[in-house]
Amino acid sequence: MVSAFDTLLMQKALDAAWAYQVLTFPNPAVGAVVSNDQGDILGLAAHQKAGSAHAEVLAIKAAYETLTEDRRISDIEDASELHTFLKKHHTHLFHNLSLHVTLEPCHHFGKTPPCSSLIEALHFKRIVIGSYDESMAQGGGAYLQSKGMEVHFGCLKKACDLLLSPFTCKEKKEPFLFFKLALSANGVATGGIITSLDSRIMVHRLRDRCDLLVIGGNTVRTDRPILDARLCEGKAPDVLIYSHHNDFDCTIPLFDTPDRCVTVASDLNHVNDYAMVMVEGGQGLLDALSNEIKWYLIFESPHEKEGKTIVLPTGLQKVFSQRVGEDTMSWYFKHTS
Ligand SMILES: NC(=O)C1=CN([C@@H]2O[C@H](COP(=O)(O)OP(=O)(O)OC[C@H]3O[C@@H](n4cnc5c(N)ncnc54)[C@H](OP(=O)(O)O)[C@@H]3O)[C@@H](O)[C@H]2O)C=CC1
Ligand SMILES: Nc1c(N[C@@H]2O[C@H](COP(=O)(O)O)[C@@H](O)[C@H]2O)[nH]c(=O)[nH]c1=O
Repeated sequence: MVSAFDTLLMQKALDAAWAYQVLTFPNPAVGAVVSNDQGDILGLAAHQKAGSAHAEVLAIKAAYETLTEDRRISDIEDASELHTFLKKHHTHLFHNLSLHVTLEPCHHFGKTPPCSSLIEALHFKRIVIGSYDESMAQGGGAYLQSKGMEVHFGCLKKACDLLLSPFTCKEKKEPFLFFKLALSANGVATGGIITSLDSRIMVHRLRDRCDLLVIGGNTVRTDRPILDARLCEGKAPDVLIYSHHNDFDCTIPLFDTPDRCVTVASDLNHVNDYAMVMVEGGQGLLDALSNEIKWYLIFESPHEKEGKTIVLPTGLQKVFSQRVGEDTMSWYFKHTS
């Protein structure tokens, strides 16, 4: 049985994971919570970057720090070392605890060891899972059940499946497209810098994880952008300029960025050659692509600006919001009837 309290804990795991949406790509964004029977949260964490420790391992690490005075674990970041340390030093601390995780624990050796094997060794009392893993790492839930552990699937499944969308697209070999928009407090998207440096660093971290950036022709002519990830010293994505024209001024900085391919096209076919695609544009691009794009990431400044108020697509449902410096960053999903 999944209780109301399980959904509350799963929501905490979801919120932790959303903060790293896209940043974990090509891995999924995942969140996890370790709690006791009294409902105290002992560890809460999210997967942060492909190749680094999974959410379960970080939540277990945090719980170990809460429950013991052993600080040797605090300096360990490497996933394999964390698995080894916890398997050796858990001293049955986790037998009466629950683990809530938005995605079924992995059951294979990838860049890190299988979470299923760590969870089995620690022998949690209950494991509550949101989404099934349908990738090559699947099977962790069934494996833990086969070892006699209490496992529940499908807690807040719809919300966990939405969180998993980029990964699901990757598994289906479809691109994940999202429209990023920076807005002033009164909804203006034009006229130079709108959001804070913190937000722009976040946008650059996202660009670093994207392999393609789509930009409208008018923005290229107006802004003469670079569209790289210099604020986080990341890699610049390839660029698709969506335009009716093919006569762009080649001195515009985006053409001069090393290791990047720039394409100009009046259709989006090129997008299908990529996995993670961010679209940056103003009202024209928003309107032109509103039938193609389901995901919107909006950075909103607390300051007003002069200009025309943007008209957003209809049917946007906010799924997550957090502060980034003085701004608010929100993910929206567009429901189609
Ligand atoms: N706040 C933010 O996050 C952002 C703000 N901006 C701002 O937005 C403003 C520009 O917005 P906007 O005028 O909407 O321009 P955009 O470049 O964002 O989008 C419109 C352009 O897209 C191209 N386009 C639209 N429909 C089609 C189609 N069916 N086929 C091919 N190409 C198409 C056209 O390019 P063409 O004319 O070349 O044919 C058109 O000019 C600028 O001030 C810029 O600074 C831009 C990006 C992000
Ligand atoms: N002004 C604005 C954004 N604008 C976007 O950034 C582009 C410029 O990128 P670059 O040339 O690399 O600095 C610009 O053309 C538009 O797509 N983005 C934001 O997060 N916040 C902002 O305030």
